[in-house]
Amino acid sequence: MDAKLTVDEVRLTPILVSDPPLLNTQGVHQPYTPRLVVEVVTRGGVSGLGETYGDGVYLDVARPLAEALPGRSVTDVNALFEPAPRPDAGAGTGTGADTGADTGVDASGLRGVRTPEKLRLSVVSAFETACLDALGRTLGLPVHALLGGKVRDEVEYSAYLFYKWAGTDAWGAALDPAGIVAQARRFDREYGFRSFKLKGGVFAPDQEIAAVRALAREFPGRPLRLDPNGAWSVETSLAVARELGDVLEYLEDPAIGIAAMAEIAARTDVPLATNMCVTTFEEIPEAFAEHAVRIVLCDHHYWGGLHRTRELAALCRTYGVGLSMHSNTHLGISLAAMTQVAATLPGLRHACDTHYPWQTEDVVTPRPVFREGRLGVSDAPGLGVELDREALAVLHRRWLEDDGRYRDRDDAAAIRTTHPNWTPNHW
Ligand SMILES: O=C([O-])C(=O)C[C@H](O)[C@@H](O)C(=O)[O-]
Ligand SMILES: [Mg+2]
Repeated sequence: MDAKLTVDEVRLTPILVSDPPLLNTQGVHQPYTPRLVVEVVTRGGVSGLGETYGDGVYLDVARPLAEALPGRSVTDVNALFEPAPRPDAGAGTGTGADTGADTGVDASGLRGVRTPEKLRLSVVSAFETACLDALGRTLGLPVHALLGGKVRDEVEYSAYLFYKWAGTDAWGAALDPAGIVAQARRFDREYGFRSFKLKGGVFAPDQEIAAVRALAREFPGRPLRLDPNGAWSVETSLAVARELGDVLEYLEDPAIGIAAMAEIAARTDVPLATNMCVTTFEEIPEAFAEHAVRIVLCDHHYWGGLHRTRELAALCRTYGVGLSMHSNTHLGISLAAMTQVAATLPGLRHACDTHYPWQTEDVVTPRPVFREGRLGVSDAPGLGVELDREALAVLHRRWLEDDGRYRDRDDAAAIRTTHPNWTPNHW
């Protein structure tokens, strides 16, 4: 093994990133959201970057893995799965919109099943990305070359529209069709996104149908998606599909679980997409056999990294299921990782999701720039992003100074600070 490629040190930096008050079926985004930045430093003095969810349960898995890595090679990404500790059966099912179930909040949260294995993979993914970045920088090759090479020079992303409170950000409130259309216009103007996804499950379906109709009038012929994160029954989902069938590119997770999704799929022609009922390899056989979804929205974090994203892509290709990408609050390191792997996937026919425009803070410099809704695929060594250590230190200091309130994402708790009796709606 080339000594230069041996891991010398792993640095974990938990951070809190400011986030606007975006509404979803689980509540509202907290003012700060936790992320974890992973740096793998080789004996050759090269540093590779990775990023993942930063709630406490993820940190608990990351710390022992960081200790186990020195002495291994950054080329051994398959072996990364071995030293990553398996969390207890209870881990990952604590409180919070993303890490677990709050009482009264549907246990499937926003990201589907919460198994200890999925939690572990979400952590491993950041280490894998960091190793690939370090390897690419050492060899002078972009990450996409390490994954077999790019098949496109740009990756298309979709505008991610949210109902939102006014907050202190530059976007203002969006609580009705006019507000959503105004938001979409700005995404169109400033980023050039072609397709629009509305995060639903916030208001009654009629109001969300009206918002999608308003988008269709404003942007005729443009791909539109609606994602209520499983807030609807089968019958409600079918009613929405009937109302919007002529304008939707796809309906995303209208109801919870493979059985409900399969029933909806059997009774409508509107394509169904998911980042909730197919989020692990274990769920694939049943979902694909039942024809529950036509598009899987992959999230390289919870699928276990960039190589596994390509494994998922191969399975989707085999079964004639489309593939695109899910996004959660993330920074430029994850965006670069998404873009690098997306560049290698031949069958990517739907614009990928990204939250990135909602994030005004980042730890990479310069900020990636979308042109006509697309990001150019970097051919620079590794991920092609540079760490802004000053920005990282500021966001880490915020995490250190936090009294624990924001270290675990909990959208239900956040909404209850102003609406104490809030409970999630199901239609
Ligand atoms: O279903 C989805 O696309 C998501 O869950 C993406 C994000 O989690 C989003 O809904 C959020 O953060 O509110
Ligand atoms: Mg979704």
